[in-house]
Amino acid sequence: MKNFRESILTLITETSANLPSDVRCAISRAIDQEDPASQAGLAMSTISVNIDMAVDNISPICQDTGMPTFFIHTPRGVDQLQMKKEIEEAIAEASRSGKLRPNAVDAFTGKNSGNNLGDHFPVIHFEPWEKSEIEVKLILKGGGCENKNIQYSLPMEIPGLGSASRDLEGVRKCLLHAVYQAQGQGCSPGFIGVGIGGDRTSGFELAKKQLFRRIDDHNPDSELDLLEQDILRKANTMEIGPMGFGGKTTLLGCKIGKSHRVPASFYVSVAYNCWAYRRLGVLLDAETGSIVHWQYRDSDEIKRMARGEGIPLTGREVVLQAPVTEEQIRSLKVGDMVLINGEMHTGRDAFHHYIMHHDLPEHLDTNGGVLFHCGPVVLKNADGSYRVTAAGPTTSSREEPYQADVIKKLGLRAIIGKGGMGPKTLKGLQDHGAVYLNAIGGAAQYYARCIEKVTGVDFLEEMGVPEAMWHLQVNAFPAIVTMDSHGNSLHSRIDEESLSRLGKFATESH
Ligand SMILES: O=C(O)C[C@H](O)C(=O)O
Ligand code: SF4
Repeated sequence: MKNFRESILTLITETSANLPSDVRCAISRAIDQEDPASQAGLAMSTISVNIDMAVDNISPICQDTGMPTFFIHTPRGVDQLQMKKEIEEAIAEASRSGKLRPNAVDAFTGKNSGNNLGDHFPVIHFEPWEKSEIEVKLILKGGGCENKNIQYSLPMEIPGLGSASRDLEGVRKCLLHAVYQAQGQGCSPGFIGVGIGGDRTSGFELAKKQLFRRIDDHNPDSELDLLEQDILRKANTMEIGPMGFGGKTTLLGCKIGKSHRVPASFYVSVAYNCWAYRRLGVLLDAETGSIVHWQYRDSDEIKRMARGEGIPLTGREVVLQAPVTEEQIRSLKVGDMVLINGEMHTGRDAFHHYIMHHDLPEHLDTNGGVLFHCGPVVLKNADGSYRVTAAGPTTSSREEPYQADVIKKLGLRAIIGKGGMGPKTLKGLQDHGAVYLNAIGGAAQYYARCIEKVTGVDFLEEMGVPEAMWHLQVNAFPAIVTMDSHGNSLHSRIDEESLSRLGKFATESH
């Protein structure tokens, strides 16, 4: 199979950079549903521009290219060991060329292997079949939405919905709660794959496999088909909206499978996927390894997603020049849109953990600074300098235990992330005069374009590319104030409102 490795590299590149036809269709409907002048509309237009940019740049739609997971069907007689080896080579090559972010880190030390290879990384499932071609399906599902996966064990009490029994109503409650608990943190509008039954492991596997169904298909089981449609309709009445900003579209697809279970267990397993729903498949000639057919790619697909040029600015945006003054920060309110110029620093999980116990390197001054929760894709230029090729925000809530202290210690004035933070950070913003700014999750191409220059990097060796502290010079980097220095948080408001809407389904039979 002389072309197998090359075909896999093409599949990886295409999956990372070019969303499937059915996903494009679903997102397109969501764009049309939101008021372009609202925050939800702004999120959707940023998403649409980003999707087009990723295709044009042949670069990752989102900087988090996830844990590459392959499902492969092979005819009799193919050499699976050789296939595995060549898949690993293709993965390493895609990591070198920036189609994948180096994402494999040691479970304990966090040491990045640098090439997306590691213990059980990537995930490859082989299964035999009777057909003569090889089928390779790939999903690149990022960590933020993976963290929003959830498993219920019935019977149980579900927050906001009361008791859920081992029946259809109980399952319905689990699924509505699963969407509610993700809020905007898994980069809504999202999709859910659901596994009913099985055991804890096979339930999640079944859920993830549902994500390989086309969004526009119909479940052959009529009861499950009705349930899928009902969840989709009800979830969208919760008004969590794109990125959790409030709005009409929260969920774009719900696919449910069921397995037999043992009498003692009744699991409902939910795999949440962000809007950056990157999964594709190919059929390969088993002799040559060449691609003979693309799956999830329709000839009449929507090629361009953006409705206009760039994202619509109103002229009312507040320009923040870093370092920022406390006075300017205190004047900002939830809902304001800002454009940031000057220097910002990236910092995420490893950085927050480190800085709680250590000081910054002496050459750095972060007073009045902007910290971006981001693990970018970065490539090295021939002259030794770096360029950022994908850089969207990461889920901020993981830094909740540290953020208020880090703001104080480093003299920060603005945190950029996504999904919002909790009460401790909100108080920290009040006490120290800082704001939380929400960027649009997954819009990695869009934000990379705002980065004019990488001015330096710290902790690269120890923490690896995504976790290092990158120093960036940015121009007109847009973000929305969602937590201000006066105790207001859009996130807690949307959470409360959506919880009360969720509660309406507590007693209602469908
Ligand atoms: O790791 C990342 O870059 C982001 C992650 O997928 C997230 O959603 O938080
Ligand atoms: S940042 Fe958002 S869009 Fe990207 S992988 Fe994470 S959840 Fe998905």
